[in-house]
Amino acid sequence: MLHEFIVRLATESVDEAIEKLNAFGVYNLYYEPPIEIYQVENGYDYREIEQKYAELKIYAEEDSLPGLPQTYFTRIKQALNVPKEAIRYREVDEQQWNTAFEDIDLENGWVLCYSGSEDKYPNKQVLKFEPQAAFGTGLHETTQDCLRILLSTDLSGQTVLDLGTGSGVLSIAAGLKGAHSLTAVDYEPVEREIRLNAELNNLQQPLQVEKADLLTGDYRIKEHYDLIIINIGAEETRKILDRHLLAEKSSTFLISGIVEWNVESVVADFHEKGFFIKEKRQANEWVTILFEKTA
Ligand SMILES: C[S@@+](CC[C@H](N)C(=O)[O-])C[C@H]1O[C@@H](n2cnc3c(N)ncnc32)[C@H](O)[C@@H]1O
Repeated sequence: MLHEFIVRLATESVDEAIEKLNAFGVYNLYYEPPIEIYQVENGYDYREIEQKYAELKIYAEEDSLPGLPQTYFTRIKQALNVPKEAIRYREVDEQQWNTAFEDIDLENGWVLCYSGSEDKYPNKQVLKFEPQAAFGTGLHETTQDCLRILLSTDLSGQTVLDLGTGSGVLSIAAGLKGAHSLTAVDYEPVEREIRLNAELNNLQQPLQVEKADLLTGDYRIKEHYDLIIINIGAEETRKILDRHLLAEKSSTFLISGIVEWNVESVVADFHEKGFFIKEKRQANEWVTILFEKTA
């Protein structure tokens, strides 16, 4: 059984609310902005629907804390400074809730396992994962195709930079493939989620999580990495590459979040910078490409 709390907030205050709740020891947070699909020239794209209010969902497992649900009521009230009436509460059947996430066989010898039942896969390797609030639960095509490529690549001893890390699932995959160190960057407050899943997978290598906007402000990527991952989108990728002079900072890029009608321009950009396509995957309209620098 799970305890579910729902708080209605002004949409622009969701990020701040997540940070405050984390500071009060309230973690399992879910916020899914509604999206609308719209037609573009050669297919479909999507955008978040602008809404004044958002519903932030918070879950606590039975027996995870003494005194539930009252303990969480108090923490949520204090963290967000809202009256008790602003918090909706109900008990949820864990089995039913879990069915939103079914384990995914990535068909490369790896399973993305939400169920905690890795014993079901004696002949596979398992990336254990507890979805939280950040993008990167594993349900999106781009995450899955990045995982297919990463988990089929030996990254022993490599330094990996994961831009737009979200849940950190790609960094964790890189860690499981032997990366020497991991740096994960996002402008959302994702560190706690990433560390939770890194621990679940018993990752031992250094993992640095940085909260920064890659497109505005003073943050700059200075070091060189063996592999840079960007799953954000075509336009953002181009801007991030230029702003941080990334083509000089790695000879391998895993790029995703590219819708098929933008692929040509992204590939042209990488060609111009001296990269060729090592591997390309597509799921629905989403394209994922591994680029390597020409020798
Ligand atoms: C499509 S999700 C990818 C998440 C995860 N890497 C995966 O592959 O599933 C893109 C992520 O990039 C982050 N992001 C988007 N624009 C950003 C920016 N300008 N600076 C930092 N992070 C950004 C978002 O918060 C989101 O977590």
